[in-house]
Amino acid sequence: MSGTGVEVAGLAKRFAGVDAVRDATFNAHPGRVTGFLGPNGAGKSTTLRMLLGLTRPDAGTALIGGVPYRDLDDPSGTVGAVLDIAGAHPAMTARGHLRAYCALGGHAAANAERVAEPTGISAYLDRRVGSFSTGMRQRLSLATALLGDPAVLVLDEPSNGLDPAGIVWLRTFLREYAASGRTVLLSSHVLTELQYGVDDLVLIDRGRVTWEGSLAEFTAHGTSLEEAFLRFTSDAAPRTAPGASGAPIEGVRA
Ligand SMILES: Nc1ncnc2c1ncn2[C@@H]1O[C@H](COP(=O)(O)OP(=O)(O)OP(=O)(O)O)[C@@H](O)[C@H]1O
Repeated sequence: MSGTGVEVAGLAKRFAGVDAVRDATFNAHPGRVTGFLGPNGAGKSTTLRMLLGLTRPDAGTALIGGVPYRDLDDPSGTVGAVLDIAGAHPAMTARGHLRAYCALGGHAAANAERVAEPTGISAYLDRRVGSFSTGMRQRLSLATALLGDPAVLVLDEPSNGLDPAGIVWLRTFLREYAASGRTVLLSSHVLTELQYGVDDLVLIDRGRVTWEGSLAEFTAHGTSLEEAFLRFTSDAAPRTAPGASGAPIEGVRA
């Protein structure tokens, strides 16, 4: 498939006594929204941080367009990421914040206004970030990630702080972004957030990827997303697909 995708293979990370990620293998494809779903503490953030070169893996590879993040020629033009929403200085205006990131990433200053429009913050560009609600900060974080018009978007729990209308807006935005041939990978521990918004699903539980495939396959044969999710994340769970032909991972224990 053409385009810039994400390939994670055999990825592992152990923190003092905790196997945060164990032999994680999955792909996120261009033109598709991939949901990275797992309970709290499953290893989602650690995996995304390794993908973005922020945490060093103990083993395995995490590639963007076939290369590790650190080897990308144009990092912010290749991948945009929202890992948390704490980044912007409260005394800065949104425009000032975005322009500073344009300068850092080597992008035209006018990109600040270009990304404000689709993220719904044009009317707030001259307000100080300190006065922003959590939802507005979330939108500003997404706008910052879009400055380089990246081929890949990586979002860690992007719906945090968004109201229901904001969640619907984000879902639509990400679908359109992927429809233009880009790769969207977003994590969540909230099932319902991903129920309507993703094409593909990667399940992670206690550091292990327990299922990978299309959402349609996952919920095939009348199985609800909730039922299938519980089957792949509970102790008593059998490790077979819920009547699906996706990619159940053999030998996985919850
Ligand atoms: N820097 C760290 N030092 C020690 N342990 C860590 C560190 N980062 C993560 N962990 C541990 O690794 C495991 C996975 O954490 P991670 O944040 O990746 O999970 P998550 O799936 O993103 O969880 P959540 O949905 O709660 O954000 C947890 O047990 C966590 O406590």
